[in-house]
Amino acid sequence: MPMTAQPSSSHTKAPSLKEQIEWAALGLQRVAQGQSARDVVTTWPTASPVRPGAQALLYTALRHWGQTRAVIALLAKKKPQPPIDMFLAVALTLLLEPQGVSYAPFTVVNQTVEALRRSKKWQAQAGFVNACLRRFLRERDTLLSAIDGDVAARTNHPAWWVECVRQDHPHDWERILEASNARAPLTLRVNVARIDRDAYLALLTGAGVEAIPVLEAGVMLRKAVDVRDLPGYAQGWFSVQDAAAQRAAALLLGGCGRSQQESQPLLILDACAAPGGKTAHLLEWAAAHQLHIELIAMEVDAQRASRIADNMQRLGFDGQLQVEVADAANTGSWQQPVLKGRLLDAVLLDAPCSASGIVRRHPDIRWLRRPQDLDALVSIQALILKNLWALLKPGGRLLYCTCSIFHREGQDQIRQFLAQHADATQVGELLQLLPGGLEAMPLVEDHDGFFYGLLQKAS
Ligand SMILES: C[S@@+](CC[C@H](N)C(=O)[O-])C[C@H]1O[C@@H](n2cnc3c(N)ncnc32)[C@H](O)[C@@H]1O
Repeated sequence: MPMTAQPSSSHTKAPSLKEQIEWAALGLQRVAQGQSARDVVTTWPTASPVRPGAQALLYTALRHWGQTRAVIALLAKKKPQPPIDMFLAVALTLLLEPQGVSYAPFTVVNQTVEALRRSKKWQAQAGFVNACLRRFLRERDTLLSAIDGDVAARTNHPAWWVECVRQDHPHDWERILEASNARAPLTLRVNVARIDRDAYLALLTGAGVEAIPVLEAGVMLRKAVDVRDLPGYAQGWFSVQDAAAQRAAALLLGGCGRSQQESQPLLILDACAAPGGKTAHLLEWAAAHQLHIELIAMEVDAQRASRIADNMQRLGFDGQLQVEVADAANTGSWQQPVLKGRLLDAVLLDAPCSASGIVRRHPDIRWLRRPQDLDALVSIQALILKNLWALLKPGGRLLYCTCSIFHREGQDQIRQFLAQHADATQVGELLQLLPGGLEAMPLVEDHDGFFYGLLQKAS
């Protein structure tokens, strides 16, 4: 990856807008080079006062990147060199964003120009950027109507992505894209092995945090806060988890207890487990429902697998599961050492996917993915599903899920699997949840896009 300029900061006084613009523009450049926004932000100094504002600005710029790119193409005869194009994109975001912190347009222009003048490398371009932004302010309506026919500009998603959403959701595609550009609520899952959900809600109310109960163990906050400031963070009383993802534990374990013999725990594999959100939920759900389980959490990426252990420690589940770094698709390499001749009672397969259901939380995903990534993901999902199926006991259950709204990764995947496996039956309906709770009967008032398909093996 090419070296990219790092933002500069004095750190001694309140952050100025020009610093935030500079950080966000250089961050956007790194996303353009293929890095995730989260990774970019992780490299910024945690203690810097510039960081929160710059992060919000980077994420907002990603939500406007279709529109700002199209406007830049109209404003500049020749494509501006990076990172000048990114400074323009960030400044235009500030001029376009209706709900953001509002700065007077002249402040945005001046601060962008000032940000460029801070560096010898960019100062020669300050006049050009100034002229572009001032022209945008003069001709805003004309420029915006000139790009209205450009689908990527209008929806702020790449054209191929829009086409996938339109094909799969012909009636809702525009609302889905709009919801994918909105901000997501902060939802927690209370660790009911530690504290009752209603008792936790009362604690939140006492702390002045407005929240509503969702599903069996969730609470949705009315306003985003720093979760480290909430009651019980260090004690592991909750995890951050969207409501859509909070369906997994009950769907998989809800039907598993009936055949359980007292002495024998159910052997359960969480096959793609890091960072362990659903792993912990399986343990919490089992504890709350007196279900005796033996849980194996598997993850192919060793670094991500270490986060499972960290999370389990915070939540108080240390020593209550086995973490394995292994490739769930390559069952031959771990079946004997991990399962020791046993078959599984249940499998949670939270498969690697496009993440098309959670782009409102990760606005960079749509720009980072390529259409060919989808083909590769669909193939690996099918392979993991097929190979894990062979390790399931007769009568055992497998819950397949993805945080995707693309049918190829959801309903098509399950239908194809059922067509190829005579010993598999579908349990209940396939559940396609849409971002913003746009499905006909929403799970809760707001949640991410998600897919669930529950399968049972013939006895
Ligand atoms: C959707 S995330 C899982 C999220 C997790 N279940 C949770 O709720 O916190 C998918 C995970 O699968 C892992 N993964 C991808 N391919 C895998 C494979 N072949 N075997 C095991 N893990 C895999 C990824 O590294 C990623 O951590």
